[in-house]
Amino acid sequence: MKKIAILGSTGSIGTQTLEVVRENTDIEVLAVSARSNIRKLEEQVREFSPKLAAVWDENHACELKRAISDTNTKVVYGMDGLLELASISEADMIVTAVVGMIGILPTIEAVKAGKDIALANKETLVTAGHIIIPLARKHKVQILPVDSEHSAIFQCINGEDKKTIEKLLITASGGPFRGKKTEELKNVCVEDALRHPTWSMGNKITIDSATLVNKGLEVMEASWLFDVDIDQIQVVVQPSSTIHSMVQFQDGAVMAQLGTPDMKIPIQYAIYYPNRRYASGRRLDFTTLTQIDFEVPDTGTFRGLPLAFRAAKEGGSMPTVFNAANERAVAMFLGHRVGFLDIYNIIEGAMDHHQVLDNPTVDEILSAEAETYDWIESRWSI
Ligand SMILES: NC(=O)C1=CN([C@@H]2O[C@H](COP(=O)(O)OP(=O)(O)OC[C@H]3O[C@@H](n4cnc5c(N)ncnc54)[C@H](OP(=O)(O)O)[C@@H]3O)[C@@H](O)[C@H]2O)C=CC1
Ligand SMILES: CC(=O)[C@@H](O)[C@H](O)COP(=O)(O)O
Ligand SMILES: [Mn+2]
Repeated sequence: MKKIAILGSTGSIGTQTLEVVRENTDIEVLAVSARSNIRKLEEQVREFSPKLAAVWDENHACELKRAISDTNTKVVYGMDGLLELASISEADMIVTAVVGMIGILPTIEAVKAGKDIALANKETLVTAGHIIIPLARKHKVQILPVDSEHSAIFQCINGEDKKTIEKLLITASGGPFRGKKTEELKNVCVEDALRHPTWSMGNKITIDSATLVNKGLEVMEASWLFDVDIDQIQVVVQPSSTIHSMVQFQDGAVMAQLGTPDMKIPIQYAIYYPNRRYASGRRLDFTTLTQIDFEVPDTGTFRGLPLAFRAAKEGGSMPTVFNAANERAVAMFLGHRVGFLDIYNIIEGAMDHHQVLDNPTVDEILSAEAETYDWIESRWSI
């Protein structure tokens, strides 16, 4: 029996994780959590009977307690609640499917408690990879990638000597605005930016795909997960998201992982690694798939990618500032408070303003996040 707890069970990754659970009879869900979607959390409690349900604030906790008072599920809230979920006894694995830096402390707690991590929450590794990766080694826990590109790379290097990796080739769909120039992006609206060409995902990551910030975050995530230099990572636009990523080895051989754009594949792979299981779902059809195209990313227009490379190279606390500024800028864009191109200006402004701190502690990471939010509020309060 696999025993899992899910941080962010009501979101895109969380609900697809539960679909994987439904297709397999040997996974037990010990805990679920959400920020505010109490209706969905109640449904999940009734279907999966977890020991624990965590929400973010006290009012939502009261609402959930009332709704599930006839069940045996304990309700907790706040960061303490997420930490209780992360270290819940009996769980073998925590699926980190929350969005944003809120995942840092629970992920660290889970690692310290010896839980394997099925990692979707890339923001945690981008900002605190230098803490989490050595900690995972110390506690002998596995960080198993869920992000589709990283799962693809993980599958490509299975059984290979890591020292023979020459280059990681991370594929990008290019997002809904691929091919457009800056002038054409000035007035794009939220609805256009949310129309991802290949994947159905939560709003924040969907906007990140449109700006190519997602790819930048994924470059940093890959660098931590696979212990490769940033300069050994290349982004390749592959518009149909058929190739999920590739690895080039020292002898020139390139391994690629292909499949339909279905996150249940990497989620299930992470849960059962190193084994593969049957999964229902559409297969690639090579009688209709007639071509696979590649493009070079347009980094002049989609500045999220070069800004991410800059953050990664400056290192220390700069990836935190890049990420925090992006989280706030995306929230402002989704709230119609700033335009699409302002996302780049906000990130760049915050990075220019920041004095890099080497090897930041968790407290310093969280301070850098708070300072970035304050700086944005003082410059961009509209
Ligand atoms: N969606 C995808 O296909 C992919 C996602 N990822 C990564 O996975 C992560 C999750 O993405 P996605 O599923 O799209 O995001 P969603 O926005 O769909 O889901 C986020 C989840 O986190 C919960 N949550 C948010 N804030 C808090 C909080 N403060 N306390 C407790 N729970 C909270 C949400 O609850 P509520 O529903 O109540 O708001 C929800 O369950 C992100 O880091 C993303 O980059 C990576 C690859 C693919
Ligand atoms: C499904 C997944 O892993 C996403 O991170 C996806 O990669 C987003 O697509 P883009 O390639 O458009 O960023
Ligand atoms: Mn991805």
